[in-house]
Amino acid sequence: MTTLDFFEHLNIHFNNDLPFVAYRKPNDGVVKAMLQDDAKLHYTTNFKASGFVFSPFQNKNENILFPLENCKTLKTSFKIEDKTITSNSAFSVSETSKQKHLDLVEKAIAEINTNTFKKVVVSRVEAQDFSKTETLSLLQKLLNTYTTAMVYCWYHPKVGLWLGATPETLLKVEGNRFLTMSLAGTQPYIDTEEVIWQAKEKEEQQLVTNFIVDSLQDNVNTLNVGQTETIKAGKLLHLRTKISGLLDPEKGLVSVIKQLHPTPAVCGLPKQNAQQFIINNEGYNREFYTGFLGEINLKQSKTRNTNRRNVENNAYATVKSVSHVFVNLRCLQIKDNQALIYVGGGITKDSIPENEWDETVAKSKTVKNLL
Ligand SMILES: C=C(O[C@@H]1C=C(C(=O)O)C=C[C@H]1O)C(=O)O
Repeated sequence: MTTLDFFEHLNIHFNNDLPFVAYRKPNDGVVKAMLQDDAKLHYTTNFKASGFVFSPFQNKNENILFPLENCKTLKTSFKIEDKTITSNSAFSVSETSKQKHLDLVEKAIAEINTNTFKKVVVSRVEAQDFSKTETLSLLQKLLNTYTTAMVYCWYHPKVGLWLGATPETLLKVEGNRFLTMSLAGTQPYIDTEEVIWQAKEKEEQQLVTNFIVDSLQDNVNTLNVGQTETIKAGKLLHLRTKISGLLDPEKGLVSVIKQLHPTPAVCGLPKQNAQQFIINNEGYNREFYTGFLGEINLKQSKTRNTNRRNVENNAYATVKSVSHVFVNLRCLQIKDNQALIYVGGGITKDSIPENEWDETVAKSKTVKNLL
């Protein structure tokens, strides 16, 4: 299907007020869409169905599913047109929202000093005028700009309209193999990825790695921890460690997702205390920000030998079940003619409130630059 036809179909579906998701996975040339044929709300609790899941930060049982069997699927190879980020103007930030965030960070540090938790991720939401009619054009801008991210636009008339370009995989599963990552620590990208990380960022990211290893150890068959590396996400750099291994087929996808989500990359450590602090103090509902989204249990067939004459080998074609879910970051919600932009950062005992504010400002530019 041509890209023009793809967006034409999407536009008609959107104008008919029906649920859909359009997305491109990191470094993929193909944009896909699932168009649900009616406005019903489907959920999954056991993650056994095939489709696209969209889950909130809280409320573990409200995982919205676009079931594959109720969807028309579309695909197009997307040609990137213009990768330059057009940084439009200096953004005005309200002094009150800055003070509110500084206070929140101070409070989080005070709580860390009483040992309620070691790390907490605090966030805020910023609003900017935005017309819903610009949605698909914003999706195209995100696709053009963030080729290494999971870029998506998700809509359900009963739930809302969200877009984003997230750098963070929560869990990828192919057959029995899984991959997850510890992603934390942030600094601006200024022409080079060869940077020095401070102890605060290293420690903050190590906490995430340790949490992932501890929570998966008894739930998977093998576990490998990769090297920690610097990765670029838009105009930001993060520390990332890949963690991979083999799932326990008895336990499957659901137990691993339940163990991981929400990781200390977006919530804190220990999880319950940090989550309670967030709910009591952030002063707004995160909804799907820092939740997760992506394909679950899609069938992928792979032939070992693509040589057509080798009929015998082709008999060994295998069908694998593939899932890839991402943490919902660098995202926005479109509601009442406004874009609500969600941003946060990890707080530890060594955090400096002013720097934490700057970090959220830098993160907000990922989507704000395109509005
Ligand atoms: C919470 C966000 O990002 C997370 C927090 C990070 C940090 O604290 O350094 C880095 C990457 C993400 O895991 C966000 O982008 O809103």
